[in-house]
Amino acid sequence: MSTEGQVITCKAAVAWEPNKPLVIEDVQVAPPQAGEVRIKILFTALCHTDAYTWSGKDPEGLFPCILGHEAAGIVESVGEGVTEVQPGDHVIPCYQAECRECKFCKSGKTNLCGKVRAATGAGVMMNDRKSRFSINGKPIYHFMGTSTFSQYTVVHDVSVAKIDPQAPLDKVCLLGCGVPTGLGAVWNTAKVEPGSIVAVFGLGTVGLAVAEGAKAAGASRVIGIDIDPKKFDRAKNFGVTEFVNPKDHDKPIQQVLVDLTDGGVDYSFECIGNVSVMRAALECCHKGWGTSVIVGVAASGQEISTRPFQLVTGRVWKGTAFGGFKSRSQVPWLVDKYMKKEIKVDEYVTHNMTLGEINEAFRYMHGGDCLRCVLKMQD
Ligand SMILES: NC(=O)C1=CN([C@@H]2O[C@H](COP(=O)(O)OP(=O)(O)OC[C@H]3O[C@@H](n4cnc5c(N)ncnc54)[C@H](O)[C@@H]3O)[C@@H](O)[C@H]2O)C=CC1
Ligand SMILES: N[C@@H](CCC(=O)N[C@@H](CSC=O)C(=O)NCC(=O)O)C(=O)O
Ligand SMILES: [Zn+2]
Ligand SMILES: [Zn+2]
Repeated sequence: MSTEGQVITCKAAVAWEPNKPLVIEDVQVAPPQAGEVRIKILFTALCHTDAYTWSGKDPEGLFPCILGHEAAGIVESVGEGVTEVQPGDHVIPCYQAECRECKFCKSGKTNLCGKVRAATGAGVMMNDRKSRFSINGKPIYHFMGTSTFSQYTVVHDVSVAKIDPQAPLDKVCLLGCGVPTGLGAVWNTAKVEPGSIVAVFGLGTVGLAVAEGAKAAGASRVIGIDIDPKKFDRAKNFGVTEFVNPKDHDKPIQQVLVDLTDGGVDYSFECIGNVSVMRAALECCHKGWGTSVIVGVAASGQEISTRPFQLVTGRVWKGTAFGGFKSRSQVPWLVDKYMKKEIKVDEYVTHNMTLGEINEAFRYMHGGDCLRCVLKMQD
């Protein structure tokens, strides 16, 4: 029976308040309006950014909300004027939109899109500035324009990438955030050249994807830095060639790296979200040309600092969102690369659970063994 045009009641994990356990609720999901797409979510992974907003440290965090932004599913119905996807298409929701019309999209200089960002930051849809989610009439906020911890979600059409229907959705859901972010930080933001020396701070999913991207770009050394020594064995399979644990050294970690690399690394990547480490990542770069890319998300109120002399003497400080990838255009390309075995995805999935187990899944995520935990969303 078609559900097109009807309110769908389904299960979703609702964050009622910061830091309180998510509650599986029956949620009403309104039909998509003009320019919107309703998606049946089949698989979603958890990302540290979900935990960050849930913690209450995100200045844009709104409650109650439905978190989740790394997922894959099938289009259930589309609103008026939607032409690029139709019911039955396999898709990945994209928290970073791509409208191809705004000044950001047309600049050729960034993957950030301005079309729906104000609405997604306010937890609503652009059309009427309202939520499509409610519980017995009480609105529940959207999150990052995706809200994938729900069996059905509504997104803007500029936030949907149509992908190869043969691709396994329980794996390619990861291409909605962490893996592209690391790969793209190397390929698009830093543009690492063959022979470069690369330092990766933090060997979680994002840091390992940086290592994978650096290896593919022909880096001669990929130095992994993590305070958890258990991370190194696994990291070797992703391209890390050397491991440094800051806890093993009395000197500041930037000095350790400068000494190890005849003056500093060519490129460094901060994949943790710690502002002290961001400083170290900049300061371990080589004088004259070293570039450091901030990938980690730091909490509200945190600020970065360094001596301006670090920049005067030629180091460059950059940041990246979704690895600089243009979402609707390039997520399908990443899926194709995965299908051709040119990039890893399966290797990042360490846990598989169900929507009902989501609180436990977050506990695993915070444990040292977990890279990505994928939730099966439908019964
Ligand atoms: N800019 C963007 O578009 C995106 C940013 N992110 C952010 O990237 C960051 C990393 O994400 P994941 O890899 O999933 O996280 P994760 O928590 O799995 O990995 C972080 C790693 O850093 C290590 N670590 C913690 N403190 C450290 C320290 N002081 N020195 C060295 N290592 C330390 C941990 O042991 C862990 O291995 C998060 O802040 C996340 O929110 C995630 C996706 C997209
Ligand atoms: N609301 C947060 C923003 C956190 C942030 O920087 N998000 C990243 C994606 S992190 C994915 O896991 C991003 O792409 N930012 C660009 C954007 O337009 O949001 C805060 O204010 O800290
Ligand atoms: Zn994420
Ligand atoms: Zn745009």
